[in-house]
Amino acid sequence: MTSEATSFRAHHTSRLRRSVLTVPAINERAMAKVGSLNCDAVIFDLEDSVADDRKAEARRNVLKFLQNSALGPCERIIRTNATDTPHFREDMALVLEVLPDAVLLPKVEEPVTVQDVAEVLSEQDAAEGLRIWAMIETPRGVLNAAAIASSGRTSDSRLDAFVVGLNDLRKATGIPAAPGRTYLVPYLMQVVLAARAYGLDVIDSVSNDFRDLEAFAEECAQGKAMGFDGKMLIHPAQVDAANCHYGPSETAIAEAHLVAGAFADPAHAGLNVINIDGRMIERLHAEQAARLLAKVAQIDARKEMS
Ligand SMILES: CC(C)(COP(=O)(O)OP(=O)(O)OC[C@H]1O[C@@H](n2cnc3c(N)ncnc32)[C@H](O)[C@@H]1OP(=O)(O)O)[C@@H](O)C(=O)NCCC(=O)NCCSC(=O)C[C@H](O)C(=O)O
Ligand SMILES: [Mg+2]
Repeated sequence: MTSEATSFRAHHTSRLRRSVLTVPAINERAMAKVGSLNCDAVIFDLEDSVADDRKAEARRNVLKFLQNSALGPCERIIRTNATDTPHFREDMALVLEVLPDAVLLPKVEEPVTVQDVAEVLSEQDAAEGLRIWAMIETPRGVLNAAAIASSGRTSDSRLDAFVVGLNDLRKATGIPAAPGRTYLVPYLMQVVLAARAYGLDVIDSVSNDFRDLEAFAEECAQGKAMGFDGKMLIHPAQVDAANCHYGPSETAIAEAHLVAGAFADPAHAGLNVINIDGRMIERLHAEQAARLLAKVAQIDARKEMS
């Protein structure tokens, strides 16, 4: 394996991104609330939740909010309008002024979109650590997900995460919203695989019905089983459930301790395969266990801070 490939894979899931809450940048009341919520990331949306004639107001709100509010360990992300819209230039000017943790590009369909934005960011020294997230939410975006993900190689590895947008994808494909997301699962899996191939995080789509927490829990469990790192959220009521479902379970934590402990045992030094209670455990499982325990440490540290 090349060192480049190793670093791409190692990069995956180094941040906690269980709960990624979006807030319309014209809703100052909701924006004022985000600091009190236990979400891992907040997206300040300048795109679809903001009417065309209120884009300037939305930008002013984000500027004021991010200049005056600390969000602790929570990642701050600005979702711009699409790069081919008349709003994008001013959206990017805002991004370069406030320097959030990441810029989220909607409706990405081609690698060049990410590369162009990466180039703009690389011209600004102050934007050195600023990451790019891409929404995959159109048929072409899904079909090109692997190519878009691989564009991270040629864009300073700024591309950090995919976020799936099922509202747009359902609109474009005609697939209706339905429990289980049966006909959307192949598309979702394609996006997860593309993200994994290039070491990106991948965030599941929003659930619109924010009052039905039972259905939401089922969708979180499904998303986690599909390999997503977290979920995009639209309402504070969804934060705790997302943190719970996308955080490691007690069973997974106990198993990780068991596996890590077994491989740390000097009796197993030099062995790549061992027997734990009648199961074959390989060293790769120890690597997975270490990653999970690192996440547990992050979650514990987060709890101590709040
Ligand atoms: C969906 C909502 C419009 C509902 O808002 P509201 O009617 O205010 O709900 P509640 O009365 O239940 O709210 C209770 C309190 O919580 C605050 N609130 C609500 N939503 C948020 C939020 N997202 N972040 C922070 N705080 C929030 C309310 O202000 C109330 O506070 P208080 O009065 O002080 O008690 C609304 O939830 C909403 O606008 N959600 C986000 C919508 C959004 O961002 N949409 C764009 C992104 S979705 C997307 O990207 C789809 C994707 O592109 C795709 O294609 O699928
Ligand atoms: Mg969308």
